[in-house]
Amino acid sequence: MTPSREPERRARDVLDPVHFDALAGGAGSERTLTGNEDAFVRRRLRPRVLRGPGTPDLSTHLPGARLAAPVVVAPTAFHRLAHRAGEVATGEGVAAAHGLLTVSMMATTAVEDIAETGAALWFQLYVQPDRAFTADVVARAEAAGCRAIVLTVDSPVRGRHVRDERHRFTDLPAGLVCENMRGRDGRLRDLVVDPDLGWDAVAWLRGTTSLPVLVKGVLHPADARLAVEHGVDGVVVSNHGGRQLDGALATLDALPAVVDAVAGRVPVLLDGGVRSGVDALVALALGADAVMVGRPVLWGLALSGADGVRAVLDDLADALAHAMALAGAHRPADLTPDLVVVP
Ligand SMILES: Cc1cc2nc3c(=O)[nH]c(=O)nc-3n(C[C@H](O)[C@H](O)[C@H](O)COP(=O)(O)O)c2cc1C
Ligand SMILES: O=C(O)C(=O)c1ccccc1
Repeated sequence: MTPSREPERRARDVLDPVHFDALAGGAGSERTLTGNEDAFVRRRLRPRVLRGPGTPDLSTHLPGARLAAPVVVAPTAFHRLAHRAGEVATGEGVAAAHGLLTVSMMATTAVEDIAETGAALWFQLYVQPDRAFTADVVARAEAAGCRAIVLTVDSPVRGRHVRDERHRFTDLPAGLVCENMRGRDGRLRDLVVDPDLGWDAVAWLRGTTSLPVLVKGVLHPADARLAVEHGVDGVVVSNHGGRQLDGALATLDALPAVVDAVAGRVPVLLDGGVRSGVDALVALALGADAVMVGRPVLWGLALSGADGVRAVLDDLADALAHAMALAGAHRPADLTPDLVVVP
């Protein structure tokens, strides 16, 4: 049983092959990319029975957001490579699903224009060596109504995306730019991934904004502990969808130790390889408070724009509720690690 490759295959049929690979690909041998999905496939459920009446209630509280289901759209760059309407269509789909969209700093649409869709938003940030510019970007996100900053911490250098190297894909097509990289002067900045970044960047960010701050890209429990000690409001267990350190362990395999280290002090989210309601259930049972989904949303966007995004999110929430009912769980809190086994 492998996850359905159908949405990805259909997206491949409609997208320019170079752009498809820019979205689908991972770093190096792509063993971490595939490993994320494989980790879910290895798990089996041990459901409870005769747990009484009641349809599942999936409502979940996260920093700045009350959600009907514990599913968040992960920050992904370049939505206009997937669909001409780009992040505006994504926002419309997320709004229709009453979901939560994490806007990428490398979005091909300005955060202000995405906010117009009415979708609940978080904003993903790469702290730049130019701290004044970084503070301006954060202020823009805050003014646009974003409810939290998601600080990506797994990218001291860029991952080596082999498919992009093969295609010599280095620049966005003419007409597409990263609109959130404009400074006050209107000039576009190049992204700098900063190998000098340390935990003081979290303290700096907390001094710059009153918004909640989550760190995204934690795999080691010692880093999870440090994150909580530095006052973050949430931790996202992520290996960047296998696009940074090739060979990094699957996020699902990293999750339990991080959950132990955080010990309930802040919410823990997980992304990477979540493709079904059952996958979401497994992550919640192993201690995640919510999951993030990246590529499936891009495939929905590529195939049907806003309607496709809405369908991906609605189907995932419905499938999670259905799987919970079959497993004898009424609320996410009923999902405990004993429900999951590796046979
Ligand atoms: C095309 C693409 C672009 C991405 N861009 C970003 C980004 O700008 N910032 C970031 O923090 N993560 C980025 N990510 C990583 C995602 O946030 C997320 O960690 C990953 O996609 C989750 O795995 P999944 O695609 O298997 O669901 C990107 C991922 C993809 C596939
Ligand atoms: O491709 C990515 O995963 C990503 O995070 C990114 C980083 C810089 C520019 C574009 C995308």
